[in-house]
Amino acid sequence: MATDDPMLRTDGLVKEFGNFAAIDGVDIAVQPGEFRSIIGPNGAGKTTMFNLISGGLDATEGAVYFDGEDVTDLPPEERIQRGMGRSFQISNIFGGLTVRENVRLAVQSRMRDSYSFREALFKPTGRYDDINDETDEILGRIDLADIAEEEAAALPYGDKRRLEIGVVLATEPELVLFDEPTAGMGPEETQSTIDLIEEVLVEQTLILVEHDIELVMEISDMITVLNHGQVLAEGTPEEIADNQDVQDAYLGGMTE
Ligand SMILES: Nc1ncnc2c1ncn2[C@@H]1O[C@H](COP(=O)(O)OP(=O)(O)OP(=O)(O)O)[C@@H](O)[C@H]1O
Repeated sequence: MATDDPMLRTDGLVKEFGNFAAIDGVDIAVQPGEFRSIIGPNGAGKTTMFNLISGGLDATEGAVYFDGEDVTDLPPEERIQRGMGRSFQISNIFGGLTVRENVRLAVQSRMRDSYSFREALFKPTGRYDDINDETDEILGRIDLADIAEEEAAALPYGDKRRLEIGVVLATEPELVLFDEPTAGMGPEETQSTIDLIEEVLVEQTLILVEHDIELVMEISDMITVLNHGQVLAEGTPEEIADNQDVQDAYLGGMTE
């Protein structure tokens, strides 16, 4: 990638459903290493934007550039292969496998040129020192080494989220997309999930699509506020907090 390329850029992005533009000419540029949040009131277009970036939806107009390359027409799997990771609201975890097997499979999937999935799972573990070492390292980073032999399905909610982050990490993404990662969590679990994201994914560029404005104020480098499918405001948390348009549209919307 050229050094001055943003990690993720959208150019005149439009997504129409019938005659209705859910995303209506959005330009964003997220720099390498940045923690960007995309927020907005109900129906603003956040989920649509997430899906346009990840490839879950095709753009009606405009383009998505990842690492300086046009990925607008690439399916999600190819975007993942190029280094876009996604977490939450998609099931990355195999409940019937252990914690270790889940991480190992994800490490393996990245190295699939050297070994098949089947080999990774069923061949004697000692023969794959590189895969095992990396698996152990990730288990340590997500703090699940002690329960590595437990079945994923049996984990408490918070530990499942940790495992999901481990699975994403194993694919060595440059960019990780999160869609409301703390939805359904209480305050304590929300904080520990955010701490984990910040601690484990420190080198990655992060894009978080989120409803909770207080949460994004605390954790983001930059915030993009969407309203009616357009960028209403963009700036640091301080700039967004002071922005009258945002207060009118978003904070007003929250008290409905
Ligand atoms: N598949 C679809 N077909 C038709 N309209 C859609 C579709 N998906 C989204 N929309 C509409 O596009 C607009 C934006 O929806 P989107 O889900 O992206 O918003 P959001 O900001 O994520 O909202 P919320 O916070 O309520 O989840 C909404 O008016 C929604 O009804």
